[in-house]
Amino acid sequence: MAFKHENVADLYDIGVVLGSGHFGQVRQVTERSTGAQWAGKFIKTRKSAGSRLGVERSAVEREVELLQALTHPSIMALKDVFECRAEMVLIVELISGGELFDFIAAKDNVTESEAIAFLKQILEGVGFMHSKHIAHFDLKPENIMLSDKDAANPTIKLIDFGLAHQFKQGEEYKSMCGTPQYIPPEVINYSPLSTATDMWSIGVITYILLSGLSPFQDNTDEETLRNIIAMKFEFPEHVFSMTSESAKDFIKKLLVKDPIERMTAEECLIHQWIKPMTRKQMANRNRSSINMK
Ligand SMILES: Nc1cc2c(nn1)-c1ccccc1CC2
Repeated sequence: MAFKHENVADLYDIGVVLGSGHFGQVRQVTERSTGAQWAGKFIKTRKSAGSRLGVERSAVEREVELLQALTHPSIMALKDVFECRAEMVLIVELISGGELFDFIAAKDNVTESEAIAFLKQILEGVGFMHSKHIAHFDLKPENIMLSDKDAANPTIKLIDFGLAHQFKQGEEYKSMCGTPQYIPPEVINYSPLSTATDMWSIGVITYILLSGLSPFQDNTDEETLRNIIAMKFEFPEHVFSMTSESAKDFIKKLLVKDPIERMTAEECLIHQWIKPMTRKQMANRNRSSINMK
């Protein structure tokens, strides 16, 4: 997609701020010609290579290139891209339900069936991304948004592909980016990364969804990283006593040190905790529980 050099304010009315991050701001925008509502991600690019402010232009180009390759209901859609002096604007689909992070915070934690409904969508989006050899590399509740938090079954959208990477055949890729409490041991050890890196993050996200606690987080980033390397996590009774064994089994099969041993997104979608039970299985399960009474 070519970066248009028109002034985005000539084509869109710029509205309220929806979110902000290291890159700049995201604002609600209205397309003048159609009245359609979008979100505009206003990114300040670096004036000079050495400057600490702003984002590398190449990083924005990579995010645009990857978003263009990813058309999926669980991934934020890209519509248009503008560039004007030291600012780039990504016009993306409007996601107004806020972050999954805030949704969990507001409810302390969610029920297993709510968590499964969210995770199925996340896993379908991540599975699609991984099928194109693209890893997100910054999966965390802040980068998972809800399209409409008041909907009965909120739709999730994966956002912020600023750290994402598309693997070439047989390529080795290393990076020290990410957010401490969600990164796997291989990132800390500076070992080659893969799509399995995202699966560890999904294990951490699942743990947080079900408990409101973060499995490895400690008082400082150093201690958090030490806990990850030591694989030091448990399921405290006072929070996990009501959590099903299959939910804990799901998490344990993702928080695995060796990336190759970790479940893939496809394997997660058929794991007993996530896989929808057939009506017959449900009937059998209900029958057996009635017989037990
Ligand atoms: N890093 C971020 C952060 C955000 C967004 N994108 N990238 C976003 C995208 C569409 C609608 C609303 C937002 C706000 C948060």
